[in-house]
Amino acid sequence: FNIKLGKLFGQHIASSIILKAVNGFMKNKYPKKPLVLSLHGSTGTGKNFVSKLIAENIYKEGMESRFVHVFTSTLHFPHPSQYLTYKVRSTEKSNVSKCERSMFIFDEMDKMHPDLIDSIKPHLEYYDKLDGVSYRKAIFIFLSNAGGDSITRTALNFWEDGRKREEMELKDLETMLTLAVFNNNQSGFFHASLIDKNLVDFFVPFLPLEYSHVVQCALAEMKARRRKPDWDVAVKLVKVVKDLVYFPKTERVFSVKGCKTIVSKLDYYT
Ligand SMILES: Nc1ncnc2c1ncn2[C@@H]1O[C@H](COP(=O)(O)OP(=O)(O)OP(=O)(O)O)[C@@H](O)[C@H]1O
Repeated sequence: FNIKLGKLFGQHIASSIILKAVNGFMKNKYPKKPLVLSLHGSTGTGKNFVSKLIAENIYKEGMESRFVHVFTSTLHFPHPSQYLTYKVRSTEKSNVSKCERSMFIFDEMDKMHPDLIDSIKPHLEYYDKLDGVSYRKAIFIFLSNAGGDSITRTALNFWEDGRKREEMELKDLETMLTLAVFNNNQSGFFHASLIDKNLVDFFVPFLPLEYSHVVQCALAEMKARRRKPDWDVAVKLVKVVKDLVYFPKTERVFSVKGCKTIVSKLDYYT
């Protein structure tokens, strides 16, 4: 098993952590606990996208596989209740007993209710079996914007100091990221003591995307639509990418919404 993340642009730190973590985990026949990745970063930087890539690497049907489960805080759990907690458990259980290599993606983790996170917690620990089901080979992915601002600030500082983006290392972001996640009192994530108990294996930072990455995203999208990049399309594409909002205002280095709006804008222009 060798995971490929070639389609993920501009995320050298996230790519290298995820490659090592997932490859190592998939090669291990007897993992002691599930793999738990917590992905952080501002909007449109590739957190959902990389989850999809991981799923495509593991399952033939990718995100459509019945072993991939996506939970969105607002969609699945608008109100905390015992019933919902029970439901998550039963869905997890029935699916994991069929395939040990299941994948659970929790979107907007920072908006999840603490009770709910508490109910996931036992699944992440070192139990051999919980209710007769082993979760040790499952992969849990948490997505959130928590810490996104601090990641952006670090990237901006790097740029202001004239340093290359690629020189940025995990250690440049780690402390800031943990602090931001810990100090975010509003996020259920913080209350859930997932962090105190070291249940999360990797905190993965997603950097703000630059102009050149948005161009890459636009080209990838055109390719996916099997559009030949003719002159007309190229001119429009440059306009669409240029028209996005960037910061700092004058230098226009980072795209405010990453690659998020580029896809819908292409619909409109091309
Ligand atoms: N780093 C990237 N490399 C390649 N494509 C990207 C990248 N980031 C975003 N995209 C493209 O933009 C779309 C939106 O990004 P995605 O949904 O992954 O953002 P996100 O980080 O999960 O944002 P949010 O926090 O708002 O959920 C993706 O489907 C993908 O097409």
